Amino acid sequence: MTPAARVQAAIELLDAVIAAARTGGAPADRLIADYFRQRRYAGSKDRRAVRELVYRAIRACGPVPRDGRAAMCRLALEDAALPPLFDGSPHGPAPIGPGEEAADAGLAPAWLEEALAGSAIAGDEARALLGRAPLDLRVNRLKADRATLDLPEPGDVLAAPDGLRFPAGTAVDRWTAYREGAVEIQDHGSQLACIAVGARPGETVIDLCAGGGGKTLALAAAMENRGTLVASDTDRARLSRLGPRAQRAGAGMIESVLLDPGREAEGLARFAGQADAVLVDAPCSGTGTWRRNPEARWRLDPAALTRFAAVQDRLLAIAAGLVRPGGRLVFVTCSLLDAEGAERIAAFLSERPDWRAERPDLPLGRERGAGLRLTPGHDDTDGFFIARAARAC
Ligand SMILES: C[S@@+](CC[C@H](N)C(=O)[O-])C[C@H]1O[C@@H](n2cnc3c(N)ncnc32)[C@H](O)[C@@H]1O
Repeated sequence: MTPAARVQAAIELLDAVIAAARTGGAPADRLIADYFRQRRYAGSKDRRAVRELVYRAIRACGPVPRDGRAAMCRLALEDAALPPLFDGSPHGPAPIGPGEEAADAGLAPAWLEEALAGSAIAGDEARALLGRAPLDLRVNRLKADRATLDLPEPGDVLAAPDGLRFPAGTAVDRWTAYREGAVEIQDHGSQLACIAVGARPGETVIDLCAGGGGKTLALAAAMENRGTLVASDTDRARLSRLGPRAQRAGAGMIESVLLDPGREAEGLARFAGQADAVLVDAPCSGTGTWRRNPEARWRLDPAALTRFAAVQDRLLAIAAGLVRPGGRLVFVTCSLLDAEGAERIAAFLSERPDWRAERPDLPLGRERGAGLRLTPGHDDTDGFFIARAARAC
């Protein structure tokens, strides 16, 4: 592909990304993979270059752009190498017209930028949300030890006891240690959220919103494969990914429970009042994960945020019913909005005098309300809110 053809391909892909953001369609990564599956003539360098252009353009635009061309024109205002590639060549984009409007720059749609500022995410903290995430690994204690594990590259040692950091794009999935389950890909913040659960061998622990089990596997390692560890979720497809991952990781203790939406407590009735710990890694807006999914900021609206908060309240109430007297609950969202963090745990505690907040003992993060917040700007992790509450004995 010529450089101009790469720009045109990126514009077409941006059109698809924008349409999907408006309609709740597939994420950008999937759209890019599908696009190239149908265009086998594109080599690996073309794919990398187009992908890079798409993501740079997404990051450059704040509000949802009118179309892919407007998004690329925005990037062209920031990168002098781009305007000459709008050259009208057979596979390239038409020249940029005089007065042609570029999409608006910015952090996010205005309402969302305001909501973040209201949650003390502005300036450098806000800009860091759109940086590039490194690649973090968690060494799986069930199979290896960080101090002695021999990897093709050394990696930087992280504050989480099993964490290692590598440059973005490191092909760890080709490493023997990865294939054999000695390491898992897991953001440092996510590893710290699991540590906040304080899961110990022999306990009964429920990962209420387990998804594909990223955090469940970390809990199994902390529990040394001993005790009861339940991974539940309402999404069959996500939960079904856990089985093979658990097998690879040697985490034989996990029991998966598919929940009926609206009847979650019934699905877990045998654990009512029994669990030592329940992790609520709740569905949320994902404002803390924009480094990986920058187009996620175009998928949100205020109504969606209100719905997330209501689901989080519901899940917290369900979790509370599972915890034994003296047990604990850990509430986690990958959001930096107080509406999905400090305000949720405050509402939970205000209605339950028999529960009290406990500050998670973590090496990173800053206090936010009754919990703790990790941010890309301060902690170089994905953004997380993490709160821990204990039930009276
Ligand atoms: C943030 S994701 C969890 C990610 C997962 N814990 C991990 O570490 O990979 C939130 C999950 O909550 C699940 N979920 C949504 N509504 C739920 C409900 N009512 N009960 C249980 N899980 C629910 C979603 O299907 C999704 O997998």
